[in-house]
Amino acid sequence: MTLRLHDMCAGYPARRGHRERRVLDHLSTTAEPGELTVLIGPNGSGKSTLLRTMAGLQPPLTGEVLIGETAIGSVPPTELARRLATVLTERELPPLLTAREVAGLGRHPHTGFTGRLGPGDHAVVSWALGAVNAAHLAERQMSELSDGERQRVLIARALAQEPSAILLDEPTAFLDVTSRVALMGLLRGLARERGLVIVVSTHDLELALRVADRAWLVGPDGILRTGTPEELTERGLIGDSFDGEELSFDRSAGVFMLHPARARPARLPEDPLLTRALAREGWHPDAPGPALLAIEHAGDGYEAAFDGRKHRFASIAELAAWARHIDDEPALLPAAPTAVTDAVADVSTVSGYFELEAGPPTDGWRPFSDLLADASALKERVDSVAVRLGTTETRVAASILFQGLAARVWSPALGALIAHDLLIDLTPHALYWRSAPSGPLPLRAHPLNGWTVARSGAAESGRVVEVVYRDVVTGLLEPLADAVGGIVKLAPGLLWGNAASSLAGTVRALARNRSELTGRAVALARDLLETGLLKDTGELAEPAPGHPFFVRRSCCLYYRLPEAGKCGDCALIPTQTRREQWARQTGGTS
Ligand SMILES: Nc1ncnc2c1ncn2[C@@H]1O[C@H](COP(=O)(O)OP(=O)(O)OP(=O)(O)O)[C@@H](O)[C@H]1O
Repeated sequence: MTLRLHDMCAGYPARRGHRERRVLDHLSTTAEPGELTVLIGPNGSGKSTLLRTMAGLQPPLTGEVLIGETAIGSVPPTELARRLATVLTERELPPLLTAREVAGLGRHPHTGFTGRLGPGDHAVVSWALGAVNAAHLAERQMSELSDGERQRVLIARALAQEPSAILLDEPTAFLDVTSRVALMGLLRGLARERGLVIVVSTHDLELALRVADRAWLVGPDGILRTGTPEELTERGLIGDSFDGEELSFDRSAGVFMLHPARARPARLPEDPLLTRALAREGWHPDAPGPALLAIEHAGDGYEAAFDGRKHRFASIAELAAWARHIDDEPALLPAAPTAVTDAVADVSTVSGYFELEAGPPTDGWRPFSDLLADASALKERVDSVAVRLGTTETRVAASILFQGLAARVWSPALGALIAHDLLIDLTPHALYWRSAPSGPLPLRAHPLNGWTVARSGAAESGRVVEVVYRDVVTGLLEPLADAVGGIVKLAPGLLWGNAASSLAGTVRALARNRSELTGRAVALARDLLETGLLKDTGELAEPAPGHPFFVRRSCCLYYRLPEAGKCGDCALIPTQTRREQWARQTGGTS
């Protein structure tokens, strides 16, 4: 048996001095048996008016409420009470009645003229009290019961009527969270197990949307919209009805959040608790603009990427406390994954040295950290360079290997930065290499993350230089220099001269292949050559615009290779010869 509204208007007829008040008009919908239907809507939208009309306590202004196929208005009161029970917002009950006596009131439609309960009625009352887990309260007076217990007894009274439909107006209003959840669960169970029509109004929106089979939503426009909670949520109707100045309904989390328009944008994993905690601190995934903060699950905790740094937190509480105080205008933003892949793919086309693959380390790929920690792996690389270059001198091969590896990490790092304002995250554990018979060492990054430089033209800023230096020199080349030092003794000046030479080589490759980037490349390289271990390694000269050259202070030992001559950056090339070389290469005069 259904409870159906047929083009119905709920409201108040004209009275003396008052015009007719049509609260909800043109209502046509059905509450089905076996389903819990929740009635939700802002204050004053007409929920109580609708429930009273559906209960036959006030007539519809127009249209009909049908129980089964019969209009409610044409069902005699006693008969109606056998079909439909109500639990309205009555807090005044005879205080001296016991719970059993109150539940017994529900039998009145079934008792005869005397109103006396027979054994069958007592059995139904006991069953009803049991169904709402209130059997143990049967002999207690109503005045002694908690709000939650009293609501259960009132529902027992409704059940004792043995109706097909129960209408409840805000039964959870005075209950604590646990009792509210328990009561809604109870109502859903009763609807399903006993095939009842149950319509319940509530202000507990989040809970209602979680437990209801169907929701009836009265909007501020006075229109009733119905559907599953998910349908209403997806169509944005919940937000339309309830969003306010401060709070708005978050569709994915199913909860109210501080307004995203006022929040700062963050990239978050699927994690409703985390999302909610960060919303409280003013971070929201739907806030407008590029994400300033990115968070990922990491083991049992969380990793937060903010302004070029990664931070680890063991709990949401620690993360939220930190997120409350961080800067509003970071120089570096966690890049969108596609931005990183696109930048790396583009830069990989400059030359083999700029290539960086994305993807997990499948067979044959080894972490870069192996070169730092596993002396035999590094020695093997040195030996293979020695064989390839035809030298028996380990220190020469080690020097050239170091320079080659430095060029391999500088090139994609600086290329992406200069061409796309994007700093790739390069760490020894997320960078992989694979041996190859010839050509630049194949490199792969996984996961491939990075940072976008927030303010345009800031690529050369101190902050950017600091982060590239930290990642490439401190993170990769310094430990590599230490590891090389464990195999063969080489002067630090030589190794850092090599690092600087390969940095300059990257700039020259960019100048050749992407001439429009030369200015930025030179400026960035000059800043880097003023930093830490790269200081005093040499000078980046630009004898003709767009033609950078490096003059290093130390020797890389290249000249010791059979028939090699001096390297182009060599400090030992006499000034005049160098000028002539440069002139030939720039097409100018010395
Ligand atoms: N007896 C009445 N006569 C005229 N108008 C009334 C009467 N009772 C309520 N109203 C009006 O009808 C509208 C709907 O009220 P109703 O109590 O049905 O809303 P509600 O959604 O249940 O509100 P709340 O969430 O605050 O309980 C309100 O504008 C209210 O002022």
